[in-house]
Amino acid sequence: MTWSSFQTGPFSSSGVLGAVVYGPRSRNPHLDRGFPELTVHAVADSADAFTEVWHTDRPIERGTLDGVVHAHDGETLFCAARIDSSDDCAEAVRAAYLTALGLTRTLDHQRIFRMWNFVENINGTNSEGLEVYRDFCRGRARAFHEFGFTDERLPAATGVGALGGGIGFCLLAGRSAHSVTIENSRQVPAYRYPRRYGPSSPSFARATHVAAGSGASIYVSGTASVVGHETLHRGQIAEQCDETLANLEHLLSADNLARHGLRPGRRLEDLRNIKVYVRNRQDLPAVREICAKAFSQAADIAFLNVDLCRSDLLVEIEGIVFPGVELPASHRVEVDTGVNT
Ligand SMILES: C=C(O[C@@H]1C=C(C(=O)O)C=C[C@H]1O)C(=O)O
Repeated sequence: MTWSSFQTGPFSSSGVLGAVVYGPRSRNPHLDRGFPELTVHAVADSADAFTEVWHTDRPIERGTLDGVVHAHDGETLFCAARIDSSDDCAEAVRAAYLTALGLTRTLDHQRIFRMWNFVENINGTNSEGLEVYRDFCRGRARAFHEFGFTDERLPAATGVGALGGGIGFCLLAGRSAHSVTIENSRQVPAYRYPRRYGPSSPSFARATHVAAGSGASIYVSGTASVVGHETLHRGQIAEQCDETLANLEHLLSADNLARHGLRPGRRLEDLRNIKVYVRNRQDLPAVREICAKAFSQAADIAFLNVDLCRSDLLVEIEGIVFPGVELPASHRVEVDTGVNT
């Protein structure tokens, strides 16, 4: 079983499958502390830095291939890579993704269920005048396509800005655990966004449901104020927060999960290890207040002031439902193995 925690101070390296440091500068991925570590330039001030640590209770094997650091425990694989800043990133993204995808095959952990991408200058333009995020999407889509991924197999993901350091990305993949990709019936699947959002649609699912022991984890992608495929509430932070929460609530609802043969429904209060990405620093207090009301007090919530994949998006939220989150009696429906037989 794999789980994560947010750490703001030193932590033991024992049982660590991988770590992502949200720090004041970026660093090439490395194994210096005995586990794969990706350092993303995501905070301006080192006082705001934190690390998301992925833990396992099983023995771990670690390595590096072409700059991609990795570790697996025979059940879950963590990989991380960084691409240097450049005017045109599509080809470098394609190549780095192909290396990482190749590793999932070589190491026989091919069920990629979660990815994170941190893109410097995400709303800037490349040498052809194409937005950097759209250029990134082009390279990523090519890699998935060349690797034979169908849209329905795409992982849950986050694609947000970074303050520097090119593009950092990491993934989690399972060896044998049953996983199901989840879409949100309030939203058009991102891989079917119309062409006006870029030459290649973003390659991700809204969430993935991964069987784990006697329960299941739900990995929820970065979610924003997008309904259908349109951004709603331009320039209005409170409204974008509320729409984002409505999207998350619906994604996890019994009704939406049942469309994928999954049960029971979950609630916002079940989300843990929440990350909230906020474009404008001055919006942070309002967003913090809304999130404190919406989520459980038992959830760690990290706030990052970074740009987002569309210049009209002001806020984006992701989280994880881990197995064993205590559900109220009305939601406790038998044991949910996540396997829909
Ligand atoms: C917010 C959206 O997309 C963002 C971009 C993603 C990506 O490109 O991997 C994944 C989720 C979000 O971080 C959206 O399209 O609704």
